Amino acid sequence: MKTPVIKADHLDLVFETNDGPVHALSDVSLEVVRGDFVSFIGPSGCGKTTFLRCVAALEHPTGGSLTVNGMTPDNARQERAYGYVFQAAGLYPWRTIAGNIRLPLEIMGFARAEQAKRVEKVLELVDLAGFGKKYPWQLSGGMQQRASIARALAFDADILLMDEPFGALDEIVRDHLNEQLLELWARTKKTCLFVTHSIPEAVYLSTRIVVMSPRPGRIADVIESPLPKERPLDIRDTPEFLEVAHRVREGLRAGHAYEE
Ligand SMILES: Nc1ncnc2c1ncn2[C@@H]1O[C@H](COP(=O)(O)OP(=O)(O)OP(=O)(O)O)[C@@H](O)[C@H]1O
Repeated sequence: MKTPVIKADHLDLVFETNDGPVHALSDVSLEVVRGDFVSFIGPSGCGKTTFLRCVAALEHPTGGSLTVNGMTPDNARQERAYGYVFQAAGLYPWRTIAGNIRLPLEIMGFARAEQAKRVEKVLELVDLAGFGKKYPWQLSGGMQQRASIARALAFDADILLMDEPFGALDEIVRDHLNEQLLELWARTKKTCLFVTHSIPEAVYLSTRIVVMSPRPGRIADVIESPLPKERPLDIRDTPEFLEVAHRVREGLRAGHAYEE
């Protein structure tokens, strides 16, 4: 039995707002083991981002317990357990791509030579070797998002938290990045937590899919993917793939019915 990298036990999070309490997470229990690729899918407001932010110690649960690498999220954050990729690439326009990737390494006090080595390595990992000297505006949206993944990989954290990283990109680019992300995941063996609104994206990428539903934000279903690790894009036309997609859709529908 593998020890969990992330263990949420009856997690609750209530935001106190001017309009009253918002139950962003309710009774969320989940274990993620090393090397898992877990997607979180569900309608707006079901707590996907909030869960990721709890793992990253950017929010603090109001009930239940959460450990990351066996530690409190705050301690895991200090130990740099994770890299975080946001929906917008969030690159500084006045810094080159290499400069952007280097920034967290500078802040962490890595030696100059080590910074350069790591920047080169992660640029290669995301297929952007040779683009380090470019500025963000010289790259396409998809390339910028890859640069932002490279930045999250630069300090070699075991866990990659990704909050709808490809949500703003068109479908063709997204397909391509999905393929590349799977390759990257297979090569680096990171544990990935990935938020998406897209059923095909969740099914294509994941070893496990967590279907969530809102008000209060909770887990409606957890689906173990029966798909093989090797996944060419046309796997999306196979009966196995469509069956998983169907179950995700059912989970989403059940969550909505609960609301009424
Ligand atoms: N800082 C905050 N203060 C008050 N309410 C918040 C805060 N952050 C999130 N919420 C509320 O908590 C609930 C869950 O939000 P969250 O952003 O986690 O949902 P989500 O599933 O990621 O949604 P989306 O798909 O739109 O990104 C929502 O009702 C949201 O309005």
